[in-house]
Amino acid sequence: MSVSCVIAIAGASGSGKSLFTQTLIQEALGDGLDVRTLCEDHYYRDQSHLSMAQRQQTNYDHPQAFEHELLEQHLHQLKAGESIDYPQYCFNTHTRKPKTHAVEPAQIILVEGIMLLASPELLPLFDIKVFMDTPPDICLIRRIKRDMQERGRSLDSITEQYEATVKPMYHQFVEPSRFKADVVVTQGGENRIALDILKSHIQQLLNQ
Ligand SMILES: Nc1ncnc2c1ncn2[C@@H]1O[C@H](COP(=O)(O)OP(=O)(O)O)[C@@H](O)[C@H]1O
Ligand SMILES: Nc1ccn([C@@H]2O[C@H](COP(=O)(O)O)[C@@H](O)[C@H]2O)c(=O)n1
Repeated sequence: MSVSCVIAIAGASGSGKSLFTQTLIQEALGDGLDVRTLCEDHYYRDQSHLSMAQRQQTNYDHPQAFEHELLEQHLHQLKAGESIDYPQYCFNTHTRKPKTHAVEPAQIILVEGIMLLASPELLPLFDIKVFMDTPPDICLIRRIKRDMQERGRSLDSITEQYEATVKPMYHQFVEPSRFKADVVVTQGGENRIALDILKSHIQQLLNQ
């Protein structure tokens, strides 16, 4: 099956991209649609050649931290009806895992990530561009909880990284990219009206 619709869900770390994407997937699957998801995080460049101290000093909030050329190639492949070898990333070690996952083409591909709309080479590949507009203090609170529970981080390391890179890069790259979006979603991952508007537009694109 060839892809008919590629949707980008962008926004700050902790803005609710993953929750919004998961909700959209569940509802699209419930409607009988064929959906796959890609996470930009899995395209972080491998850091296995660096020491752990160097990995911890890396700026992960700059577009160059991602192998966007591989994501671009994968989106072209999926659009052409070819399957891809989807990389897998480990936040605890800051490295790519040795194994990839096969991802088959589908009617709908949802891609979520912080820099998707800040990367001009990716923009033409998206049929719908969404930006999650969540206040920075809420994003930070969510990130602290998630990074301590799921990404093996200490409170000190989270706050240091936030001051050093996450906050300045958000203002330099992420926040200005909201103006590239077709749809700006406030109130986070559970915005019912935004979900319904997107589902309706996806149906229109698939029926064209
Ligand atoms: N509307 C919400 N209300 C409460 N918690 C939320 C909401 N949206 C997301 N979260 C939680 O905040 C954390 C970060 O959300 P997530 O969707 O992973 O953000 P992102 O993918 O943008 O980094 C997760 O633990 C998630 O469950
Ligand atoms: N090794 C890494 C790689 C990335 N990060 C942080 O992840 C954030 C993006 O992921 P979200 O799921 O939160 O959107 C980004 O802000 C990076 O700072 C990291 O801490 N370590």
